[in-house]
Amino acid sequence: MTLKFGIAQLNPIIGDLVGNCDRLLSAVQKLAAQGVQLVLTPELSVCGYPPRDLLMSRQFVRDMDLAIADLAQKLPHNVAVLVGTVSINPQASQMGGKPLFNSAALLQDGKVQQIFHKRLLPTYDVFDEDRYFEVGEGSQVFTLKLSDQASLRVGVTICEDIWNDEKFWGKRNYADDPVAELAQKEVDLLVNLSASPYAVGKQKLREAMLSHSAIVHNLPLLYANQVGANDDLIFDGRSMAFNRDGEIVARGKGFDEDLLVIDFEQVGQSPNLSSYESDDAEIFAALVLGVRDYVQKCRFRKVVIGLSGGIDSALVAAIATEAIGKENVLGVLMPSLYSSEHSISDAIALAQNLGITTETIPIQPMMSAFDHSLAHLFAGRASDVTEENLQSRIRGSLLMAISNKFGHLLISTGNKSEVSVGYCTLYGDMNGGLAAIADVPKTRVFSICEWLNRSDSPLAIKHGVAEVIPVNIITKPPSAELKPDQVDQDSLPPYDILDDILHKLINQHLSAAEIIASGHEQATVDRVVRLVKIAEFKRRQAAPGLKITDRAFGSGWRMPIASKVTP
Ligand SMILES: Nc1ncnc2c1ncn2[C@@H]1O[C@H](COP(=O)(O)OP(=O)(O)OC[C@H]2O[C@@H]([n+]3cccc(C(=O)O)c3)[C@H](O)[C@@H]2O)[C@@H](O)[C@H]1O
Ligand SMILES: Nc1ncnc2c1ncn2[C@@H]1O[C@H](COP(=O)(O)OP(=O)(O)OP(=O)(O)O)[C@@H](O)[C@H]1O
Ligand SMILES: NC(=O)CC[C@H](N)C(=O)O
Repeated sequence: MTLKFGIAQLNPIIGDLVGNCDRLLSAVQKLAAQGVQLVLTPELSVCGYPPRDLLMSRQFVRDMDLAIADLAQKLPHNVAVLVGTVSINPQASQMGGKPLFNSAALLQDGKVQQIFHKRLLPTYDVFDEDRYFEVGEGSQVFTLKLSDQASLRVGVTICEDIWNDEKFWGKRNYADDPVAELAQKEVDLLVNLSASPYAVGKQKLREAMLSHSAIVHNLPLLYANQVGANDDLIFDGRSMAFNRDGEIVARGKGFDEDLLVIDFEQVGQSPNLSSYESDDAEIFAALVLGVRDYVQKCRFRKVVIGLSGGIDSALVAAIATEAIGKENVLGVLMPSLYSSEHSISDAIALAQNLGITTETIPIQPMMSAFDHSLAHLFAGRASDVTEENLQSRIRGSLLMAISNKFGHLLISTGNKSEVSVGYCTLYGDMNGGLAAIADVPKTRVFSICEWLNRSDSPLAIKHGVAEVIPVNIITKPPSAELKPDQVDQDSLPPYDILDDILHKLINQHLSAAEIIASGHEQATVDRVVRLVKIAEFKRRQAAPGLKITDRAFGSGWRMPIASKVTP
């Protein structure tokens, strides 16, 4: 008898219990029709991950119970399904204990048969599970009856439960090892319901780590990961199945929903390749999903972007076009006295390549009106960053006016390098509802655009142009064009140096002294560290930014604003 397992890699909408359960039902029906006997879904698949403080509402928790009871009744009776949900901790009281468990419910024969609790609760970076959940205990095993003679013992783990492998961290992250304990209970199969957010390079780590678990415990392993973006977090899917030798026998799509049917007996299966040709290609796919889901889940249809003829807004326009279609992207050109000829022609050429609509609104009349109104107050004072910022704020106001009038979402274009050092204007170019490339360093902005221009990139093929991003946009020196002959490099270190310092400071948590010891000039490092520190107030007011690295500004970055840290 062949035994088939299914993984429903779905894109939930946070809090949409009815809609999510409908999608789970339809996925299970399709998998059951292919002879699958056990279906695995991602962590918290009923409410979507992360539900954050929605979990503080008792009604929400009661509604989840009702939703899974209803789902259990509607599911085909010949299949067992593990869904991710929460359950109440009966021991919790005002004296202590968290009110909920992060759980998996086994649905079979019309009802909830068994509940399993997550034991390792991630509380670092973007994760805050200790805020809501109690550490789980109790049996993590169930028996799946296959026939009158045969059954299978299945060990259930939830996401972080499987991220405690000494080989990968150099030490154990937690004293408990739910996977090792399950292996000792003589299970036949390990399953993991997961909601693991994307970061560049993370999939390689997941594959190596899960493969190692399968080998060490000599057990096949099924891993179901959530897909889809929720606010700043992008979930890449790429669910997997490993045999007991640690070989991948099935792999779900990256950045898209997928239904996987896994048959461990069937030899010679060639799993989907969900790896990308390069980090640039992978990050682009992640950002496309991030923008699409934010737009759609917030019920927008169209977006508006300020098109400067520079590389940041060019990349954001390309991402948005791929995400929601050229007919839904409006580019607005707002030239000033300081705008170069090429900034306008480059912006127009980009829009033509992408096929998006543009509008042009010169801002000189508004700059003059501001100058005139402020002339008396500012008399005797030299023109400075105040006037530079006014240009940015005029553009920001116009873009928000368009957003208000037509209901378009304004996407802001700041990259990680400038957001890090505060090279952006509050209430100006920082305006917007979503910061699409806020976690993308400038050097990566360049490499993604160079990749987009390759003849085999998806955009080059789709738009039928040799270079989607006009080459002048890539080769000209970056400039804010807020005063005559201004270039970014007047104010900032060269981007390759800046980005290396920022990576060491932000992603690797190195001190200024350690960064200097790695070969950077002391004056430059001290300046960058200081700029990052004093720009905290801006980031706190910024739009949510899509996370693509292991440390992004946003929910995983919790720095004080009013503080003193040397240098
Ligand atoms: N701790 C704190 N908490 C709250 N508010 C604080 C604050 N520290 C300063 N502030 C306030 O913030 C103001 C300064 O911030 P802000 O007005 O944004 O302006 P600011 O940071 O002084 O200047 C913006 C810089 O970004 C550059 N820029 C602008 C636009 C685009 C680009 C680009 O290439 O992408 C670059 C521009 O050339 C300039 O160097 C101060 O006047 C003060 O009121
Ligand atoms: N002339 C302009 N027309 C339309 N939008 C503009 C113009 N200048 C700036 N913007 C908007 O403000 C953002 C910040 O622009 P700026 O040119 O100052 O910095 P940048 O970081 O070099 O960005 P870019 O590479 O897109 O030019 C731009 O990405 C764009 O959205
Ligand atoms: N939801 C979770 O438990 C996720 C934690 C895990 N370490 C991950 O990033 O994949």
